[in-house]
Amino acid sequence: MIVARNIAKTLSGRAVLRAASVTVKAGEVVALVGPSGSGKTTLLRCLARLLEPDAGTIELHGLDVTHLAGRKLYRARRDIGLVYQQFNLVRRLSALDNVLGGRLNEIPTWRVLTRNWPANDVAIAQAALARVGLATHAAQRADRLSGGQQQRVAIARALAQGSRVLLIDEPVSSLDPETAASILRLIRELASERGFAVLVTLHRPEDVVRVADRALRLQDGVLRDRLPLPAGRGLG
Ligand SMILES: Nc1ncnc2c1ncn2[C@@H]1O[C@H](COP(=O)(O)OP(=O)(O)OP(=O)(O)O)[C@@H](O)[C@H]1O
Repeated sequence: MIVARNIAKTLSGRAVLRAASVTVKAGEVVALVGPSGSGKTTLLRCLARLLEPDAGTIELHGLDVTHLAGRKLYRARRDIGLVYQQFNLVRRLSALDNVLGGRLNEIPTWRVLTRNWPANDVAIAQAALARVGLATHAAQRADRLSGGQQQRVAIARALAQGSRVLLIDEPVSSLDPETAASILRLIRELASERGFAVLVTLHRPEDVVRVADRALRLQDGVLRDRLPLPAGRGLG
């Protein structure tokens, strides 16, 4: 579970976040919506502690991580899987090697440099690929995968990392509607079956309805509840 209170962040003199507060519980999918440039990515980067908030607090599973540094920060970050726009894969590496990237913190440097991966980590990465439906694509280069498959690899990397909080930035904006629906279904299933807390930025209202338990709108640097989602939202 992740709890952020009154996060503030000014970038280039502009107060992008003023007092953004959000709680995402285990098993819950919260959609983050808002106009382009409203600060959605900035908020995700602050929550992942990749960007230092100017004010506010961030709690991860009850631990205040706002001011952690060094080894403690490094450990806390492992619990947060940040899935970026454009998937952030290493294009010339295989799907499996990209997923193993999520295990880098666990693997000695010499093994990484020689790509002599420990069998246990390979098994974890293969299981993650299988879970996202890509068991037969492990050896394929990332840049030869479709957009939807690349998105699945990026999610598998977060699974292999062992993260229990997933921050997912625009997972479907560049995908066709059918592929987008299948990615959203995967995200929903992972939250329900593994108890991940998921905060996901989305643009299309139909995507929000399909995947989210609730939605928050970021505007003028603060988050507001959006209207309740229609009852009986489908996952199809
Ligand atoms: N590193 C940076 N330095 C200065 N300004 C930045 C930086 N990163 C983002 N910004 C600005 O902060 C604002 C919020 O950007 P952000 O990417 O968080 O918005 P967003 O809601 O994710 O937008 P989109 O929906 O278009 O992806 C924008 O005005 C952007 O230009």
